[in-house]
This record gives sequence, C-alpha cells and structure tokens, in this order.
Amino acid sequence: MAALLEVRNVSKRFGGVQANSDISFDVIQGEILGLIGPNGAGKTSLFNSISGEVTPDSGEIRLDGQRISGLGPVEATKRGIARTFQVVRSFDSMTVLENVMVGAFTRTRRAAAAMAEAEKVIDFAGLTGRIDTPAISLTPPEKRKLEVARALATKSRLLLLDEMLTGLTPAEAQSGVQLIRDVRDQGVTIIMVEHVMEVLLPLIDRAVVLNLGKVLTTGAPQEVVKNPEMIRAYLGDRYAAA
Ligand SMILES: Nc1ncnc2c1ncn2[C@@H]1O[C@H](COP(=O)(O)OP(=O)(O)OP(=O)(O)O)[C@@H](O)[C@H]1O
Repeated sequence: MAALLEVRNVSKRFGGVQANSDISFDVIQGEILGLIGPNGAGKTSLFNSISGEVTPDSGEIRLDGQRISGLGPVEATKRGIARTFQVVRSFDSMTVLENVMVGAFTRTRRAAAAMAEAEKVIDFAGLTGRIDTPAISLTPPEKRKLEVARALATKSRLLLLDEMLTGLTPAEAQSGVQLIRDVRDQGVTIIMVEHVMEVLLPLIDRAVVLNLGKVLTTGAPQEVVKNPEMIRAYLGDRYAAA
C-alpha cells in the first residue's frame, strides 16, 4: 500500500533537549495511525515538524513523495495537512461559522464559497445547531469538534489530532471516536496522539510508540501494548517483569 507520509530520520533538538531523534516511519493512505508514548516522548514536537511549525534539524518528511519539512505551516496546509491542538485554539469571539470559514478561506477567496464549504463541514461535525454560537460558549467536546471542522474546511488529506479525546467523559469520547471514523471514511488519513488507551487502541490501525524522542516500536495496537519496552516506558520496570 502506498505511503502518504514518509518520516525519514527526523531529529529535532531544543537547547539541551533532544525532542526527536532519528525518527522514521510511514503513514499509509487511509489509515488511522496512533502516535503514543509517555509525557515528553516527543509526540507534539513531531506533529510540529509534520505540520510545518518546526523545521527538523536533520531528516526529511515527504507527502506523496514530495518534501514538505521546512516549508512552513502555510505551505503544509496548501499541500493538504491540517491539525488540531492539545489546547484548543479557536477564535473565541467569532461564531462557529466564522471560525470554520477561516479554514475554508485557505482554499478560496470567495466568501460565498467559503461559507458553503464551512456549512457542509459544520453539518458533518454535528455542530449545525451551534452554527451562530460564539466559540467561547461551546462545551469542551463541541470545541474539539469545531477544531476538526476548521481543519476539514482546509480540505486536508492528512489530519493530525493532538489529544482530541483527552478530558472528555466516556460518552463524549465515544462521540469523538465516531467523528474520527467518519472523517477517515471520507478518505482523510489520520495521525492521532492520545493518552486514553482504552479509547485509542480499538480505533487505530497501527501504532508508533515513541519514548525519549526515539521510536520504541511500531505495529498493530494489540501487539505494541504487549511489548515489554513499551510497558517499561509507561509503567516502569516492576510491571515489565510481571
Ligand atoms: N519549543 C520548544 N522549546 C523547548 N523545548 C521543547 C519545545 N518543544 C518541545 N520541547 C521539549 O521536547 C521534549 C518533548 O516534548 P513534546 O511536547 O514533543 O512531548 P510529548 O510526547 O508531546 O509530551 P506530552 O504527552 O506531555 O504532550 C520535552 O522535553 C519538551 O520540553
């Protein structure tokens, strides 16, 4: 199967911290890939390199065979990469519609076309009833959906979800899971960072596990969780031996 995204030997250092060290993996077109690892493992740093906010010190990231690393976030968006953030970033005083139109304006200059696209993805994300509500008045799960809608309005092919389900109730998380599945069914490839394993593992096709900035293991979710190094990284030596 074709790799949509190729991460090749990516390293990034911030001062004395080696956030990413020689990271390589592929993301297959149409899959949901889980990027997992304990706090500080380097997951968000890697997202930042893929979405263009950060330029790796070395290595390369390719989308459809074309180098995208180092081209910046505007170019990454143009090429079809979108993301959500661990701490939701919305324009609080703007309505849901206006927020999503910001995403749509990356593809068109025409307000009518941006509005039509925004209305479509708002409906898809299940926020139609909140279309004229200022973002600040949304509930936490609605804010997460707004971020997804705004990302989709950029007509992304690859969506990076950073802890989209963290902090939600089990029912809210299930509704988020359904939205992620629906997005994938639209043909969008997804990489997601998530700490809530019981929600993440049934959802993803494959996992890449990071620890201390390096790839610890890659594979099917039910296999990586049995990996002793993964257990050690999360829970410590005592559990790995058990
Ligand atoms: N812009 C930055 N400046 C300085 N240090 C940074 C920067 N970004 C990341 N780091 C450092 O790089 C390391 C990896 O951080 P990163 O946020 O990528 O980990 P993470 O796996 O996403 O963690 P978490 O699960 O807690 O979000 C950490 O030590 C962090 O402090």
